[in-house]
Amino acid sequence: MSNKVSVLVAGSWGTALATVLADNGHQVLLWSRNEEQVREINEQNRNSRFLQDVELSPLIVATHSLQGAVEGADAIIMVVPSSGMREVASNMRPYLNKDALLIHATKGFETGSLKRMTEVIADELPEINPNRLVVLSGPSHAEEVIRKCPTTVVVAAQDLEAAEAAQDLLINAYFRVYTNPDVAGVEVGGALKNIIALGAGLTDGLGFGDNAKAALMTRGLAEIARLGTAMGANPLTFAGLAGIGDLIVTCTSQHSRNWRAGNKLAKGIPLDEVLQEMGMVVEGVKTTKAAYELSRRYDATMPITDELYKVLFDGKSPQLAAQDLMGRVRTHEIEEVATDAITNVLK
Ligand SMILES: NC(=O)C1=CN([C@@H]2O[C@H](COP(=O)(O)OP(=O)(O)OC[C@H]3O[C@@H](n4cnc5c(N)ncnc54)[C@H](O)[C@@H]3O)[C@@H](O)[C@H]2O)C=CC1
Ligand SMILES: O=C(CO)COP(=O)(O)O
Repeated sequence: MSNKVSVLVAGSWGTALATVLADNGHQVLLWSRNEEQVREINEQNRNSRFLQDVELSPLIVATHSLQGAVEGADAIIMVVPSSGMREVASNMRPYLNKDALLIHATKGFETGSLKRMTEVIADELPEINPNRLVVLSGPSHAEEVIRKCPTTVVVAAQDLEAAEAAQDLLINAYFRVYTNPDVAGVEVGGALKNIIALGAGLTDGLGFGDNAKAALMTRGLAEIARLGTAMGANPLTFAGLAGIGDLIVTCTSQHSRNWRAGNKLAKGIPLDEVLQEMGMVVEGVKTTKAAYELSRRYDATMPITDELYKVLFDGKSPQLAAQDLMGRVRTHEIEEVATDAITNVLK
């Protein structure tokens, strides 16, 4: 069991995960670069910008010092948005204990390099043992975890021991943690479902109906699995918590920032205004761009992603995007590549 446990940073998800750790009896250091937020957490046990009306455990102590949070920590959970992951990983390098268990819970790719988050972390922290790197993902809105609603997640690592150490740290009566060896699959599933959630918000906002949303989710999962498999993931991971599980919650929950952003876009609000109004990270926007580029790199057909890219960045109307998706060349539902991969896994 780890002694010093830290969470970077104090956004919605970082604060919820710190609460899970505190409920498991850990004293948690929660890092934020915002001094006012640090003061509010320490003096009032609140993080009102991200989680209103929630009283935090006194076991959570906020700090403004990255050195203080990282130095001597046995376990660190990184929950910085994907756009800040490289910077934070690089800044923590001088202080990091190279044997620390490093768990990240971020859902996205790095813009430009198109790298997964474990790849970005490994780039910036070459001294750490890659076996100690874990990704946490799955259907888990902060707003429900903080209220101790029953939640299931998955932790993936190359090394089962590291995944089990993360499982030990976080599992409790309301937060059930599964392990999986498929790091790429868990990261890709967690990132790509946000694209489909943006589309679901648009679909709902435009009144396209339940059939359309079911179609979007199902065919969305097909293209997530297509790109994920091409990137080396186990296709069965997409039938699990980091695939269909997270897709369901993000496309149907009122808590989803991606769904809400899509819903606002349907009202005709321009993308930059939508992002400003949200005030929290909407990973699906950058992920749509990254997946659009990855689909070309891996020669994976992703028609929904392509259309959403055109809606977000080329000014295409969502109505025309839906029309073009419906009018695509007729095709089979299940592709040979997917059935071959699943047959091989089941052998
Ligand atoms: N909110 C949720 O329910 C869940 C979120 N996630 C993922 O967790 C990640 C973080 O999301 P949230 O906590 O929801 O975001 P948030 O928008 O609630 O908070 C993000 C925090 O990160 C800080 N930040 C941004 N860039 C930074 C940098 N370079 N250095 C230091 N601090 C920085 C911001 O100031 C803010 O305090 C995302 O990848 C998201 O997809 C995953 C599961 C659930
Ligand atoms: O990943 C999430 C739930 O599992 C959070 O999704 P949003 O970022 O859309 O709120």
